[in-house]
Amino acid sequence: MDRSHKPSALTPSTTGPQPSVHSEQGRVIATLPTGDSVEVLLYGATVVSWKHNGRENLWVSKAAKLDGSKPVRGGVPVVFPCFGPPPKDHATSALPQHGFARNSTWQYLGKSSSESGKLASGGDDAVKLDFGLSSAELSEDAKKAWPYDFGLVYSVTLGKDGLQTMLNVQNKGKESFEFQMLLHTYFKVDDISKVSLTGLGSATYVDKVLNATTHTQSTPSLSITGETDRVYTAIKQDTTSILQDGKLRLDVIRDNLVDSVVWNPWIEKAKGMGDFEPKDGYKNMVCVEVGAVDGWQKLEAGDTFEGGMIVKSHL
Ligand SMILES: O=P(O)(O)OC[C@H]1O[C@@H](O)[C@H](O)[C@@H](O)[C@@H]1O
Repeated sequence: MDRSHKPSALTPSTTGPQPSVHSEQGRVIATLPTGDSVEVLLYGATVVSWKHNGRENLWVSKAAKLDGSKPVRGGVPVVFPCFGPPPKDHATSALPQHGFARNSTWQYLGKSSSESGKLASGGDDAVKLDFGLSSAELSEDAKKAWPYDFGLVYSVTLGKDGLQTMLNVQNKGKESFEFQMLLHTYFKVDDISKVSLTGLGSATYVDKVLNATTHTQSTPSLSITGETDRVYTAIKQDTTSILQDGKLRLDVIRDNLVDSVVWNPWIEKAKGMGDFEPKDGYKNMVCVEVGAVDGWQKLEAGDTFEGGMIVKSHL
């Protein structure tokens, strides 16, 4: 792939300890002096752990395949260039559900001090890990199914009170292409019966559980009481919050994205998924997935799109 993306080295600090980064067995782990950490698999550039104040914020199935044989059931799988099963009449039609990014092996491009002013803790207190995937690195099957020249850079920034994940999509070819993208985040919760989501009031959604019918959420908060699979589009608020027992746990802030999927498989769907364990794990997770999935993003030759999320922990 194009190696022109060279993150700068970590800015040496004149005060205090620095974040540490090491890679082992197909994963990169960054730890802040506070003990907070993030762990990213090269497989899918899947963030599989984000610990803040000693607490894990991401849910990963005990039966998740981490060996590259199947997309990871948990963490933050990257969905690109199509969301869900691709439509038959679209250039993505030969791709698998949710595209190829989550089951391709990415390259680790390096670490840098955070340039993001969006995490309260930038500079020496934050560390950014960059991962890259380009058309040249795809499997022959994926290349054939989606023959466009593209470059993805996925930046995972760990800060003192948050995690930022941004996907940068570049069209390196001579013709335009269309894509969708989504960060399919499985958040870990203590007890789904005590969880509510705010920030989706008055938003319109397609309910995939109810035959893909369109609705408008009438209440300011959403509780998860059964199988949930909603695609919210053009959300006016930029933040969806996850509350546990009425207390704010996490803010999920969309950056240059206006859609979000809320998903929980509940009892029967969880039973039907071989890689979902324990079977009652649906009680401890909720997917809040930020993305651009309403129609298609068209990217002209040479153009770049960037979108992602900032998650702030309130514990
Ligand atoms: O089993 P997969 O391919 O990881 O998908 C899980 C879920 O992902 C969600 O984003 C979709 O809205 C659901 O319809 C889907 O079931």
